[in-house]
Amino acid sequence: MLLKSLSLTLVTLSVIPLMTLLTRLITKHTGKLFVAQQQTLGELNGKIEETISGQRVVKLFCHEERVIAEFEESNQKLKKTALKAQVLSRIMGPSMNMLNNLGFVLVAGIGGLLAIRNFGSITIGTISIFLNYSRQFTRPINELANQYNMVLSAVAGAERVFQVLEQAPEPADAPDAIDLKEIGIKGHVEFDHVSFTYDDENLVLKDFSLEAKPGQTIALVGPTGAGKTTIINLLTRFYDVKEGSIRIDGIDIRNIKRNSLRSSLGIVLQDTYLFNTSVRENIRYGRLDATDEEVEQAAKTANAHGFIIRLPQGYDTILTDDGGNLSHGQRQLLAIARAVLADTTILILDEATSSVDTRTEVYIQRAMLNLMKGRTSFVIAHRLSTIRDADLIVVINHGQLVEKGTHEELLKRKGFYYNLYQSQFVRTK
Ligand SMILES: Nc1ncnc2c1ncn2[C@@H]1O[C@H](COP(=O)(O)OP(=O)(O)OP(=O)(O)O)[C@@H](O)[C@H]1O
Repeated sequence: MLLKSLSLTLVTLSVIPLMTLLTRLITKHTGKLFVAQQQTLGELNGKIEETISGQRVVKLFCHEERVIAEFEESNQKLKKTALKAQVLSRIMGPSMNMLNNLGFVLVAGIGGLLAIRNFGSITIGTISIFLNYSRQFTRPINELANQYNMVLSAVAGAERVFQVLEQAPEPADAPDAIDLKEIGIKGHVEFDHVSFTYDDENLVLKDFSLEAKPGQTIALVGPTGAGKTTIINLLTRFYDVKEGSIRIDGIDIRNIKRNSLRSSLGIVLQDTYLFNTSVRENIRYGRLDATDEEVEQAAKTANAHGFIIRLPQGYDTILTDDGGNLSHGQRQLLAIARAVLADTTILILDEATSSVDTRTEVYIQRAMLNLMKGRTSFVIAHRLSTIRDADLIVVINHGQLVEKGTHEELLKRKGFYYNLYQSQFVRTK
């Protein structure tokens, strides 16, 4: 090129800085817009998911119109951002073509002038060669610029995926962590001067100590936000203590394999998750290798057998929509049956008798008593009657243990528990 004509070489190359500048200018904006588009799309999807799962609440509070308006708003926001991103990114192709054509015009125009003025030094053939060079040269740049836009759009999507993937997983177990299944446990649980904070600022548990001897039932009582669920979260190691330690049979739970710790804990939560499969398989979830007889035995122990055999297909009845075809009490009985089948040494019963009628509560209480026999149990119950017979009642307020003792001892003391008990706003979870 240079040997043929220095001036035409410079003219051919002159559009490249312009192309680079234009690419940078456009992609600077499209990059941001693609990220914003992904964020808005995420927000919209989150809203849809939330509205569908909470549709009953929406209907009960007659908030349909507000929800539709919010959806419309998010949708418009996405449309606006997406439109901006797409329009700007689509400008790239035509703008590059325009610069290409400008390059041709410059080569042809300046080449023509040079040919007329210095007749003989530049021929029509040379101009035609440079036009060809110009096309060959700018086409790949043009392509690259367009591809760069697509890459930016893909990167914006990938960034969102990596945000999820990069969330720290639970730390791995120490290589010498103990497997409780191998050694077997008695169920002696100790909280030793435990302190904990979720946000490194506010202490949710302060110097909390508690001992549960094997087979004992410990009731956790206290007003809302006192820290009862946090105690369970620490025992299950969804979080680790900040200070102090929790020990099972003398072993710090941080030195126990997480899976073996969790499979030693039977948990009955207020909100039981039921799978879209048969009643039998839902109970079997407590221990996957249990036989049909063992499943039925567990259901009998949990007082669930009676209602199960009255279902259209008995144990083979398929549960719909997270157990939507069962009552709240029936769902809890299935959760208890699961825990019976899991046959763990330590039990955690969280608000297991709330939101059911008194008759069902009696059923559930009997089932719970059957389940708790011989196991170390932590009960966070909604009604004091559930925990009256507990070996130890632990009263927590603002993350601190304020009182402990049996029901009678605590009533005699006429302290915090007594007041809770007297109050009609008693809240034992
Ligand atoms: N994931 C969390 N992140 C930050 N703070 C939390 C979290 N979970 C609970 N908290 C705070 O910790 C405190 C104790 O909450 P916790 O759920 O243990 O109380 P609780 O006694 O179980 O209450 P309730 O009876 O209402 O369930 C509360 O102030 C709560 O706001």
